[in-house]
Amino acid sequence: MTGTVYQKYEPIFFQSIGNPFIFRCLDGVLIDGNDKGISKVVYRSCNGRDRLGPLRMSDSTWLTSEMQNPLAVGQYVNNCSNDRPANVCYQEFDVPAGFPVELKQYLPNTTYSCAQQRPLRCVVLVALRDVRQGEELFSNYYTVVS
Ligand SMILES: C[S@@+](CC[C@H](N)C(=O)[O-])C[C@H]1O[C@@H](n2cnc3c(N)ncnc32)[C@H](O)[C@@H]1O
Repeated sequence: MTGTVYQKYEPIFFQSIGNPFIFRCLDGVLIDGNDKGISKVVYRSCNGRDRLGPLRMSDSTWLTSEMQNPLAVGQYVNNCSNDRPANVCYQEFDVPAGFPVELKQYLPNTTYSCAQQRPLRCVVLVALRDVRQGEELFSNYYTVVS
């Protein structure tokens, strides 16, 4: 999932109103992948905040209408049904400390707060079968992990 990463205690109330793009991780971390409205403003702000010299620490091209970043497709995944079974599932992933800094500009996630240094939470899509070009992506929105 693309978007702004919120710790459990960080304020997301206004961003969450009528927002179907919020992904909840197992530990309660929330990722807001909405590319419109206040969610977009917050993401852009965090994306502009975090830099190392000329390098940005996250990608913001997914907020535009042109798809440029193949790592930013999670927000397009629809919910599966009996007729249209899941062809992808989610895997939560914390970006390791040694991740190359020059590659961070391609990660479509940013942290809401920069006060605490935590690994950046990402959620990657894992194909459950071969997925052809142009095929619609489906996951199970209501996966219960026990
Ligand atoms: C995370 S978005 C998925 C991407 C969305 N379809 C889009 O084009 O931006 C979630 C929203 O997509 C729609 N959606 C998801 N699964 C769907 C399905 N199986 N059939 C119809 N609409 C669906 C619902 O409106 C839902 O609130």
